[in-house]
Amino acid sequence: MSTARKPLFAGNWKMNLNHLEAIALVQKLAFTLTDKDFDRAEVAVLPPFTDLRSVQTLVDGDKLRIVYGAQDLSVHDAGAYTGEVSGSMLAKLGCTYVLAGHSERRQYHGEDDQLVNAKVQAAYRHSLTPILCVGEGLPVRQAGGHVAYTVSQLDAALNGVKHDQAKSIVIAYEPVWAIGTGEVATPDDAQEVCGAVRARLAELYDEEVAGGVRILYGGSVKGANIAGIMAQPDIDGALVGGASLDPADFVKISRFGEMSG
Ligand SMILES: O=C(CO)COP(=O)(O)O
Repeated sequence: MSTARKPLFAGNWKMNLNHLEAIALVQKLAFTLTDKDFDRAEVAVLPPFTDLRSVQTLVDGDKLRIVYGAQDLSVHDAGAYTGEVSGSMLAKLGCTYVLAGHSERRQYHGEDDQLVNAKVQAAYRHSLTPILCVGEGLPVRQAGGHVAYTVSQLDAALNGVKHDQAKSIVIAYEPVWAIGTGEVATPDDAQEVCGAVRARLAELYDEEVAGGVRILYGGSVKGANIAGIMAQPDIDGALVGGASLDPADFVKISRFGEMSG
């Protein structure tokens, strides 16, 4: 972590929690997190689409400092696309962030690099900040191709993304073999790839972009292992799945593993 970049802890709830459960979880987070916590780090939740209006009402009504976003968006802006949700709808609901290219979308919904690139572009069209997810599966890691694979996903997703847009992107390095498995990458493993991602951003853009972009690690992050991850120079936070459904553990993660704020 560098002091120049504000850490971001984002909870990807995946397909969990209805809107009533969403309200309860956000209330618990808001009750525990203090202004000091929010001064030190940005805390975001990424609920299912059906929860977003409830989260918006709560955040606006109680002037909470928690921000929120969605887990996916359509590449289309409006029209006859049954089942899709557009970036403009998400922006209207006050979303700050939207995930693009999560490995579960790539794996179960056939999203390829070209589609992920189109989703990144769609996010920018509606002033949403993309959290671009990249990361290799186990066979690639075992063959030692993890850096090249992840960097190639990055290159593809950033195709046509301009300097001013790239400045605000968030990258999440999530090795697929570490997601939901309890198998967390070692801090050194995570740093190796996150460092390579930052170096690539410098090549694709410049030092301003590379030095300003936040790179998160994701994959079995918990309160008990976040401190070692945050000690790495090129890791600026975490994209958290399972542990983000446990308010006490997500608060601990947002405090870099410390119990109190
Ligand atoms: O996929 C993830 C976050 O997007 C990681 O999930 P887990 O934290 O449950 O491993």
